[in-house]
Amino acid sequence: MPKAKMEIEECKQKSKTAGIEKGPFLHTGETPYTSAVRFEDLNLSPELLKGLYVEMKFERPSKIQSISLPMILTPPYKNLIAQAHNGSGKTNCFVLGMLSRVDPKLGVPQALCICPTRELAIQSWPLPGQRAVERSKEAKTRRSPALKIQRPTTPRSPGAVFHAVSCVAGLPPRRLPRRLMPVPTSLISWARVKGRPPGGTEQ
Ligand SMILES: Nc1ncnc2c1ncn2[C@@H]1O[C@H](COP(=O)(O)OP(=O)(O)OP(=O)(O)O)[C@@H](O)[C@H]1O
Repeated sequence: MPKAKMEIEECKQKSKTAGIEKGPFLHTGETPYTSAVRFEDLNLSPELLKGLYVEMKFERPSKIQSISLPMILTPPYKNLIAQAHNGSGKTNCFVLGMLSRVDPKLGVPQALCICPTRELAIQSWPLPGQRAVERSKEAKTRRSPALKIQRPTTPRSPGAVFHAVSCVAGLPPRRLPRRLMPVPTSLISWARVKGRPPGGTEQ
């Protein structure tokens, strides 16, 4: 039996013994950057799978992705703090979580990505940006609303965050979903549906 399969079997066995069918034991692999799990095992939409394999050219999830994505993508949804090595794919975890919960049919902001530094906001931007372009292309052919990811911006106060989001949504702040609470931060970027893809031109 190939090593990866043996590892999965071993983990499943451990999970059963621990009374956990899915979860912490699903991640195996030799380094923090690899795992024996496939993206197909993580309950992702076909659209996101295509983005991962075709656009991003990822072959399989990293360990932190294989551990956190089942928790992020499976209801009941809970808050999650995840910690892993530098460059082990944490950004992809929350971006996939965000995009998998966005409904392109709703013309309102549905996800906020709050970064503690300007550098991190800029670094986090290309990943959802590529997905947005991808979804915009598909939306055009299907005549459905496109996903728009707003470029990182810099509101100076919690009130300014609320104001900025309400401008994008075209809604007064009191009508914004409760989940969009203002948070003191120096940088924020958000995803919204409807409109043009990043760069301002239709693809
Ligand atoms: N499953 C994967 N397979 C291959 N490459 C991946 C995978 N996930 C992420 N990457 C790539 O690995 C690099 C580091 O990923 P990412 O920035 O998400 O890591 P991070 O843990 O958030 O980093 P940091 O600790 O610096 O914040 C990026 O170039 C990303 O595209």
